[in-house]
Amino acid sequence: MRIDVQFADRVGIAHEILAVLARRNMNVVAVEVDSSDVFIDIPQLTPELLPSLRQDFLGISGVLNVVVVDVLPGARRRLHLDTLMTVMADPVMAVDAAGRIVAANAAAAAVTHLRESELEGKTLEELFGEAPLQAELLAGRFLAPAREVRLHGEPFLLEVTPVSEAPDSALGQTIGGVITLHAPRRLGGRLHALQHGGGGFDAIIGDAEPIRALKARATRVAVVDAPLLIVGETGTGKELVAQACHAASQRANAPFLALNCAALPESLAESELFGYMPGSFSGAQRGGKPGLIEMADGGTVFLDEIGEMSLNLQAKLLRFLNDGKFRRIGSDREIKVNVRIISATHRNLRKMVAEGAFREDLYYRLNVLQLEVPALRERPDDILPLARHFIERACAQAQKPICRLGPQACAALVANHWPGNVRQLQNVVFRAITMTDKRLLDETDLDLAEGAARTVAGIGSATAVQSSDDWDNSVANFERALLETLYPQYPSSRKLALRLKTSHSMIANKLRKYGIPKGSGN
Ligand SMILES: Nc1ncnc2c1ncn2[C@@H]1O[C@H](COP(=O)(O)OP(=O)(O)OP(=O)(O)O)[C@@H](O)[C@H]1O
Repeated sequence: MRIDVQFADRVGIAHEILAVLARRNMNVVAVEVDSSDVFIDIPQLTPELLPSLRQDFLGISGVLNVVVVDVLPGARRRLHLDTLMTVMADPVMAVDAAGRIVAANAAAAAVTHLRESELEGKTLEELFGEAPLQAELLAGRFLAPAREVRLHGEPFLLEVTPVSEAPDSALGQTIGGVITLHAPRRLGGRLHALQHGGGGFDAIIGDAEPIRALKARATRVAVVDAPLLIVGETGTGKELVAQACHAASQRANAPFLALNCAALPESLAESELFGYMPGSFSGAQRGGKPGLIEMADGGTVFLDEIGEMSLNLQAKLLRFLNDGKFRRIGSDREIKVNVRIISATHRNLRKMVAEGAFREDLYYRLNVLQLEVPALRERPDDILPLARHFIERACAQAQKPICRLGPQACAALVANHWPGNVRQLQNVVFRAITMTDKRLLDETDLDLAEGAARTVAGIGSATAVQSSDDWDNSVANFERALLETLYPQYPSSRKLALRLKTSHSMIANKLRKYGIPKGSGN
């Protein structure tokens, strides 16, 4: 039986409590003492013996109560910790100050091919076959950056957390460390889940015909396990389509990892993609690092803005696409993985091939399947549903009641040209929600002028004023250039009037005056 003898703190009281048991020749298998309790595990104690023992304890000055407990608190904590360790999917090991394993979970036993009891007492050097790792961790008192290690040929990211005598104090002595091993595959999967949530075709808002046709084609293309190239203007949702294709493929349970080829200089893009070995370049992590292609094994790597990839990296990617093999930077060893490449670009790759800026052989390798994402202006019916979707999200984020779009605002959104596509629409909405507390948004709340300012600046330089021009000629030149520039994007006098925030009849007169033909608006 296990009991809790509760007392008011007094010097020597715990000793007196235990002396009662000694006098009764009762064997004690565990004792835990804190400032107001002595918890005792007494196997011989039965319910019949308890009342007389309780009397003896209550006879000690300061003892307040004796209650039966199911388990001692320390043992309860150990049970919880053991269960926690067992259910953790990542291998975890606790080591002492000399780097010897003192505890390990079942996942650690599985990846080391040893029993938990066999792991205890082993050094990190014996486990990973790496003398520098052990020395480095001990020298740094278990404060070290994550690094890569291998167990039976499998790569893991090793993270270490120091265990201190006094965890809350900087002065506490380090008495060991906790080592966690992350399998790149699991790490990639979790990162993906964190960054992207679900990401199926339902996440692509839009019901206009061009987007319906895209979804229908994408659903078919998604399940064909071949490279896919997604083309379309910037901000049209190419990455969203790539995620949806991954989610609808047989690779859905493996990682989807993305690299923006335009965001990184060549050397960094290469190390992100292919990984590197220890010491392969200055600034590299000491233990080396697996690249996205390795981490995504079984899944998909999304190469955004592929048109910006350097010719050197294009050659390496082509080699990988040929046989699924690659080498990390600084390594002779070939690694084979099974990864689907989905790439995307807003550039005309055919033209780049003709100009020698993109490898033709790579173009054909990437472009086995192709999807084209329509520009937002090609599906004006989707503008308002998308705007309302972004309004809901922005209001929820800003913890505001949902706003509505007034008729003027709706008209302005539909008439806008959207060179930045859905991303621009999203930005316009977020900016409006942030800047106003109104419940009904009108046109002036939407900052649609940014694009206009750029266009007008362009027109200004294009119609550079001749020194001989008088006022009227200069104004007329400007008006003609402005209308000629905007008319193709707003192909009716009504749309153009909305865009320039003026009257329909004035625009119709000016178009007539400058002889700008109706056809030039299409
Ligand atoms: N149809 C859509 N439904 C909902 N959100 C969308 C849609 N299309 C795009 N978005 C959102 O617009 C933003 C831009 O989309 P995304 O990054 O996929 O575009 P992209 O074509 O890959 O752009 P870039 O070429 O600049 O990389 C994202 O926040 C995305 O969630």
